[in-house]
Amino acid sequence: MIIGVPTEVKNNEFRVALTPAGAVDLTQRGHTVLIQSGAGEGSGFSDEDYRTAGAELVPEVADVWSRAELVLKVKEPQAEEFPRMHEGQVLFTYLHLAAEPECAAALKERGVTAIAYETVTGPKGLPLLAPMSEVAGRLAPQVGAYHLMHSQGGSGMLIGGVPGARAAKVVVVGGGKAGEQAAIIAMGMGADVTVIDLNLERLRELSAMSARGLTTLASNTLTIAQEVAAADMVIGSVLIPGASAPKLVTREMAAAMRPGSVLVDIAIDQGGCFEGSKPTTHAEPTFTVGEQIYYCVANMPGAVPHTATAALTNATLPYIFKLADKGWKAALAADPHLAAGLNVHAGRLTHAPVAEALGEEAMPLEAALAD
Ligand SMILES: NC(=O)C1=CN([C@@H]2O[C@H](COP(=O)(O)OP(=O)(O)OC[C@H]3O[C@@H](n4cnc5c(N)ncnc54)[C@H](O)[C@@H]3O)[C@@H](O)[C@H]2O)C=CC1
Ligand SMILES: CC(=O)C(=O)O
Ligand SMILES: [Mg+2]
Repeated sequence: MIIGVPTEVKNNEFRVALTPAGAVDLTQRGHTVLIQSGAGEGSGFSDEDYRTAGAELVPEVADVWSRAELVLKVKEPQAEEFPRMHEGQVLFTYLHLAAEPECAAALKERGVTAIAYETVTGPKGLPLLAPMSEVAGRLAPQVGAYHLMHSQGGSGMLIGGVPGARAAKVVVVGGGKAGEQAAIIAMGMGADVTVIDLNLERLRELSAMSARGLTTLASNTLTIAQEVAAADMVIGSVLIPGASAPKLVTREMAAAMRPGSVLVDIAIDQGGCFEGSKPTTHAEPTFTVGEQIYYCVANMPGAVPHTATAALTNATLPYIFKLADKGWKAALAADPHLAAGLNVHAGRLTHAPVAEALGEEAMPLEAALAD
């Protein structure tokens, strides 16, 4: 199969969808790997690294897209990429279509078969979302602490406090992969941390894992309002896979926080779980609503590509082998977890929660596989 890897074009996105190590394995399996010249540079991989790995370096982005049967990306196609997609092409990438209606429309219109990393399932959790949730979760207290500084317009709280002056209170709403990692780092920085989740079993796991120092609370509107009002930093990391994120932190709740408090909405790629959230970029990551600072970057791991590219491709490569070796239909028919990744085929949405979020009816998987 001809597999193409274009350079990412989203604002400040320096990850790449395949490492030279992955290119070695794919070429050894008999596949042709096209890498756009320079695609790996932001992650520390030179063109020479890919050439040595057996890949073909392609100077023109148009050639990568026109020749590839399977396109590997990191982020959802951007508007400038829409016309490059062609009928019958298979795309494997993060899509987050519930929050990207224009991208969904383009994928349908161009007749692309699109498989989303974030809806591929596993025996435990979401195996292709988890590594980036770990990265974004670990980054969240770091960026939040930065924006709490007075020089950044923040309240001037040092996250860990000092002896005799209190530490910041950090509230994490949604204690899954991202939330767990955010809590661990925030505790490590000396904050007073609370995690709120609907799933009591999950709260038991977090409580056992942290031994002491972490407060866990069951999610309900009153608890969220009380905790947010007392917080210096709120980190939003809830997820209902495929669906738009529920707006758990209202404007009114956030307005009760001290001026200069920070809200980091990791769940922004699913539309955000704070009422005031709107997607931002690394170039301009924050905005204010009233007196509070919102950080809503939809590709947080793009800021740490050395770590994030390795973590992402470690997870995606086994699935790339399946798609490339068997073809998408046979690969999905053989693996229901991979099949859960199918979001678009033949001009239709194929994932029920994504289709519901976009007000459409999903094409059943069986129909897509029989097409
Ligand atoms: N902005 C970015 O750059 C990135 C964003 N993400 C996003 O972060 C979000 C979280 O991802 P994961 O941690 O992997 O998901 P996850 O599925 O591991 O965790 C989500 C948690 O939310 C909880 N939850 C659901 N409804 C809730 C409610 N009403 N109240 C409290 N908790 C509730 C669930 O019980 C679960 O524990 C996703 O939207 C994901 O796409 C992930 C990576 C990068
Ligand atoms: C999960 C995702 O969308 C990202 O890592 O950018
Ligand atoms: Mg996006």
